[in-house]
Amino acid sequence: VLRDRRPRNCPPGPSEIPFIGNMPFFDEKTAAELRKKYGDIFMHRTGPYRTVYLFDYHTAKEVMSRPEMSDRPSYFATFSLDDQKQGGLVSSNGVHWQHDRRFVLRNLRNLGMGKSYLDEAINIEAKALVEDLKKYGGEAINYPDSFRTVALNIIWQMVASTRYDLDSKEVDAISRLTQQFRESSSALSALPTFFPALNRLPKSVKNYLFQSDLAGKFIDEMKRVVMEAVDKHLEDYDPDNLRDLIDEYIKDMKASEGDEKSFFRKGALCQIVNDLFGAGSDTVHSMMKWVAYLLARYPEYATRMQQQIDAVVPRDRMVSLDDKPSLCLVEAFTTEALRFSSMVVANVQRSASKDTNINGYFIPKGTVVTVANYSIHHDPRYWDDPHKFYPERFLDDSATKYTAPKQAFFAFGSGRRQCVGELLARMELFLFTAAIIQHFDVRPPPGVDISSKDITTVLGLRLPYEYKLVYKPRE
Ligand code: HEM
Repeated sequence: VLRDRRPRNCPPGPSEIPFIGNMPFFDEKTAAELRKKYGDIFMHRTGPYRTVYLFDYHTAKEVMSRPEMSDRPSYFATFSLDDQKQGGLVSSNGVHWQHDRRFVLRNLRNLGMGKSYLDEAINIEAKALVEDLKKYGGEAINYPDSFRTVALNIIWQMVASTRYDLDSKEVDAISRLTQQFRESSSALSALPTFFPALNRLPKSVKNYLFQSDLAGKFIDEMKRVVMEAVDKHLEDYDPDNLRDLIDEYIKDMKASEGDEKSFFRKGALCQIVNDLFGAGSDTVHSMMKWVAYLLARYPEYATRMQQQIDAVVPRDRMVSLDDKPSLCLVEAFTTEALRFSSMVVANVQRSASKDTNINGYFIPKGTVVTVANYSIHHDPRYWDDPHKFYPERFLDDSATKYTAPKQAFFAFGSGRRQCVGELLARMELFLFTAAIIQHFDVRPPPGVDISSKDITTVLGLRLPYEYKLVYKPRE
């Protein structure tokens, strides 16, 4: 009990019960209340993990750039597909993470991330999306599944040369499992991660209390999709015809065969592929829901963007990245959607790899650190009228040029762990948003007020409320 005591001079926070902590369940509402009481930095504890929350932009920016704050917490590797639990990007640390991150960044760039030739692949998906939305003939629908498939198709073509049809049964099955997993997840289902002793409970009790069977099913399905793609690539591998990121990895794996110290291993490859599949599709899919919701909620912006598009792009041609300079409002709209939604409510957690300090407070090695993205994105110290949806904040004075956020913008994180897919995500958001605006008027069904409930929070993601919307083809 003495050794478990909270070390001196840590950030303030509620008092702790030894071994248990003070917050078995933690959500954004609790974070806001604790902030009111303790200020811009506080600490809470769940089981063995103490977490420091940061609400001040300047502190957060500086902390996220530090080498000793570049690790992820150890519990992230629990579900890693790597048998050695060391490879991949999202959950790995140290030299393994550096190696795999470098590999992924180099290959995403070589495969077109940030380059105009990816325009064409994204526009094939954008056209498919337009055709899919036309099918509904102006009927009110939930956010369509095609939002997921088009996002998945971009990253999955780069990684595994696979493109799914918009009515693919396989994507539908993954979608349904993800949905079930999300809906059944609660603060309770995360408890065994923080209190591993709970894993010793009988299976039926775990399934009842923590929905462990649904999480297991979801992980098994993801594993099956990833392993199938990797095994198929290993079978068909042709060194004279490298198709995608998996082939590039196999090339390096073969070149280092016999070298026991090599980081190129099948287990690490599986985890990289799993990370890109998850982080690269679910995020863009969820942001497209926000885009549709915001277009319906603020039709005046949709109309102004349509005017911008119509002035430079004939209706029979899709918008391309070359049109970006003339479509500053579309770019400003997507950046404001990222800020306003703050879909990733709190930044993906980091962990201190050694004893350190923040603003004079002692931070012991292993402390989890997270940044309150939503709060910083809505803090009047950094943003005028922060709760207003106002894309113009990202335009210059003449309203003719996009200006990137200068501070307090963490939609893609910051520092050494910053999102590797930001450029790709921005390309997709711009082109998919433009395609919808160019071809449809998105509106709430007659008589429905979509401003009364605007969000649902699921597994740390802020998503727009599931309103049915009308995608009315433009004359
Ligand atoms: C709108 C879309 C997206 C959003 C809002 C988003 C957001 C984020 C955030 C907040 C982080 C944590 C950064 C940090 O710790 O500072 C992250 C990490 C990551 N993202 Fe994204 N992301 C998006 C799209 C993508 C795409 C398209 C890819 C695929 C290439 C991707 C791959 C990753 C990976 C692999 C990481 C882990 C990086 C690491 O730990 O080194 N993301 N993302």
